[in-house]
Amino acid sequence: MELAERLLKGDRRAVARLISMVENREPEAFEIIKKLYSKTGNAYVIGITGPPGAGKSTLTDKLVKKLSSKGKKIAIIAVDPTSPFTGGAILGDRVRMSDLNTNPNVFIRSMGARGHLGGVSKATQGAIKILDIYGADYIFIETVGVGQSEIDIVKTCDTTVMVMVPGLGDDIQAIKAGVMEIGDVFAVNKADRDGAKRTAREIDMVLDFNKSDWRPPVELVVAVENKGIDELLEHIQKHREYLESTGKLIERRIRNSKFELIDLVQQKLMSILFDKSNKEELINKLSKDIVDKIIDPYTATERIFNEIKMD
Ligand SMILES: Nc1nc2c(ncn2[C@@H]2O[C@H](COP(=O)(O)OP(=O)(O)OP(=O)(O)O)[C@@H](O)[C@H]2O)c(=O)[nH]1
Repeated sequence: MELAERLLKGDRRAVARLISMVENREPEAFEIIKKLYSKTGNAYVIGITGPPGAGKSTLTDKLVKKLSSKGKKIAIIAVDPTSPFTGGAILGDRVRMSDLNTNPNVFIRSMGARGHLGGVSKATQGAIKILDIYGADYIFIETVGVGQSEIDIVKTCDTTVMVMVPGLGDDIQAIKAGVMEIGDVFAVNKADRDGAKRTAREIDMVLDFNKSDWRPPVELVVAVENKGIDELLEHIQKHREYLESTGKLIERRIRNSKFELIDLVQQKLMSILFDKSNKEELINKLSKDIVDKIIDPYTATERIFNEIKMD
């Protein structure tokens, strides 16, 4: 049976295969996505983000267990922008040990930073489409670390959950505004530890500056004890209802599509420059000419663009 057909039938091995093909930028995968694109749009994409060790995996595990017990079909993509590995390598024992792994309603996949130039987020966007066509009701994107690549990945999500931990409080003021702004729902995990309430209060104080009509809720959670999970799911559901009832979900998805489109065009331009017609030689020559003052960088840029236009 063809891959496309297998994907439509919900064959998980076809899903895994297609995601690998997207990571390797194999054209056949994109042909399949193009053909089946009209079947996307049903999955709700939830980003789980926060500093390393905050308990994102544990929390995702609990949230997913709850949702899958309600009969939902779920996919988890764990993205590690710092890892060159993919296909299960980075999650290692953590995922292998999770009993979600044997749950037929849950598909788990890890993705590393294969490729270059922000390859992570683009492969993730492809993977999301495949999982959407596959029929996932929810797709969880779990990212590691706080940085640009994490913010990029959040651009693929409908609702983003920021996971914090007690003790971080002192640093919250120092956390860049941009990072606080990406959270739609905040979880203070490890609330079994001292200082959780204080951390929650400090997050609240920062959020008071938020001018949007959605005020992100801050929930105390103890993921290892399954505490606060129902409440967190409720907040996510409320955020979804808010987005849907105000038309902001469409707005957000348009914004995300715009980021994706610009990324793809950029990628295409880069491939024109470096892959296909080998403009690298020209670039190397012009770089030397710039230093030798034979040409200035602005004219050199125009020269490169003119060459591309002629191709
Ligand atoms: N005390 C306490 N420990 C927790 C809680 N939730 C998770 N942990 C522990 O924190 C550690 C890190 O949890 P993970 O779920 O791996 O954290 P993570 O954010 O996914 O980690 P990275 O993927 O490395 O960023 C583990 O040892 C968990 O058992 C909690 O609610 N309370």
